Amino acid sequence: MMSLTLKDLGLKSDAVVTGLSCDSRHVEPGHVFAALPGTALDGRDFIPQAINNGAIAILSTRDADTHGVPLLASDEPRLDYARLAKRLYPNQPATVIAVTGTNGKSSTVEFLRQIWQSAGHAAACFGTLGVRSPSGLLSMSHTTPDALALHKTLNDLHAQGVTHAAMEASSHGLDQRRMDEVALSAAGFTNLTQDHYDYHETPEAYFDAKARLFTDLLPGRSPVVIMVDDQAGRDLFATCETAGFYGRSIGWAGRDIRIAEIMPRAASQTVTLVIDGERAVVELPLAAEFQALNAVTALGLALSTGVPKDVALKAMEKLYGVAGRLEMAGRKANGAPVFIDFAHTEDGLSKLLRSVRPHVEGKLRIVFGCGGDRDPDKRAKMGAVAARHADDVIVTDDNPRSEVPDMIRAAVMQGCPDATEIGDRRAAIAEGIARLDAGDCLVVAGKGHEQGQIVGDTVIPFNDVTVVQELLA
Ligand SMILES: CC(=O)N[C@H]1[C@@H](OP(=O)(O)OP(=O)(O)OC[C@H]2O[C@@H](n3ccc(=O)[nH]c3=O)[C@H](O)[C@@H]2O)O[C@H](CO)[C@@H](O)[C@@H]1O[C@H](C)C(=O)N[C@@H](C)C(=O)N[C@H](CCC(=O)O)C(=O)O
Ligand SMILES: Nc1ncnc2c1ncn2[C@@H]1O[C@H](COP(=O)(O)OP(=O)(O)OP(=O)(O)O)[C@@H](O)[C@H]1O
Ligand SMILES: N[C@H](CCC[C@H](N)C(=O)O)C(=O)O
Ligand SMILES: [Mg+2]
Repeated sequence: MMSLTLKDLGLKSDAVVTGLSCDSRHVEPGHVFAALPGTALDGRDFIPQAINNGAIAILSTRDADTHGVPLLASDEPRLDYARLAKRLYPNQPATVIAVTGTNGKSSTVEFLRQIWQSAGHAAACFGTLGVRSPSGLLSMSHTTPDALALHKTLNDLHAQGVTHAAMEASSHGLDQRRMDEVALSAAGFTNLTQDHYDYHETPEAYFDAKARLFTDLLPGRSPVVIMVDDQAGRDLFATCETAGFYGRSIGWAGRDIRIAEIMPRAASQTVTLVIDGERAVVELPLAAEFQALNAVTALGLALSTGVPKDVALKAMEKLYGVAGRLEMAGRKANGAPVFIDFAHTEDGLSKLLRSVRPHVEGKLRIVFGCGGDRDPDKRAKMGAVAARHADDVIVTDDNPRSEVPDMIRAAVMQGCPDATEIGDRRAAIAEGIARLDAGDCLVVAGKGHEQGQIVGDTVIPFNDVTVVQELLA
């Protein structure tokens, strides 16, 4: 951490700043406490507690009552919190890119990390699964960490010698200005479908939060890579071209990287691309069209950050997927496979089931649920998509958090009234496996890599892959 005094921050004191926190419970002697108005609570109410814990200055709105402790007055406390985090942890890898979109961010940043690595760069990626760098995997609490954790992470990666980092930009993170002070070299967009309407309230506000990455955070004339197969992507691409970014339009409808054909194989696919007018055929060692889309987004970002085309294409033929994304957990004695996936939106579930369907001779079965304290409007829609694309649906629990699980399941069941309802997730998976005949396939969706079931404030250890393997043993 850089050493700073309050004088460096414009206050009349030589006191040394020992750290920064936006949570009074984490304040230690010598910290600056950022008292931020939040979505549920107001950080300004915790100023006395922060002072008790040793805060020597408060960063907050001009009207905050700081009980005599020096105030760093701000019109935009979240932005100034990010700025102070950056001052304390000023270094970052030379190339940092961000990927946003409803689905596919985690897979895209991981694929890009692998391509960079094949090109000889010291590369890292971070997001929902944690931070993956040459020194291993570290877990993280958010998809886009809060500004302090973010700048600490970037500073650590720089100290490790990482030169290239790819990060996930969530709509919450963008809206809460968590990444406003990151110096970005490029940005990518995967797709936009329904999620998080509980937080953003309207589809337009959700789009605007995602678009901030391009319109507010990315320096002018930077490269952008945008999947233009949906309307949001086309709108964003037009905005970026008008703003003078160096845009690559990609996807089935892409101009710069066009997907000409995808031929699914048993556990891989042959992807024919037209890159700047030239054909290229890639044997992608991953199943599911959505993974091909994510790999193509990673390809666009690799080219935009200087990886030669032949090196990037060769690297695509060795890509391996993120844990919990169409991961084969095992097979029943009769040969029927069980896959784990992280689909937690209507579009994700639809793409998942449609990708798996051609590989199933018998019945396609699914076990899934919806998270509590998350967009309630997606529940029945996910139920309906499951009923439409699967032959057999079991509705179960997925992180009920503060909600009553029966109510969440009831909302899902409105979309799939013929489904079986089994709240206990292990029992639901066991029933799904029991129903598997030879030629069938079971998909357990929604939790992917997650290691726990969040009930109230408690995290009960639970991992779909482990549970499936225990039940199959
Ligand atoms: C809705 C949301 O995003 N909330 C995040 C936000 O909290 P907030 O500002 O709403 O906090 P609040 O509870 O209203 O409290 C206001 C302030 O008082 C402070 N406080 C509170 C209590 C106390 O005793 N003392 C204290 O100082 C809090 O630290 C906060 O600064 O800022 C906090 C600090 O950075 C985050 O931890 C918190 O994430 C919550 C836990 C969360 O669940 N977030 C999820 C929805 C999220 O961010 N998800 C995205 C996307 C997921 C995806 O689709 O991939 C992500 O990037 O992970
Ligand atoms: N390009 C895509 N289009 C639609 N669905 C996708 C796509 N990529 C992945 N999915 C589906 O969404 C699930 C989550 O994928 P991934 O974890 O990469 O998304 P994410 O954007 O990182 O999600 P989160 O918002 O939770 O961080 C996958 O398991 C799959 O079912
Ligand atoms: N990052 C997403 C993942 C949701 C996964 C699902 N298991 C749930 O809890 O809803 C979110 O926090 O909305
Ligand atoms: Mg993610």
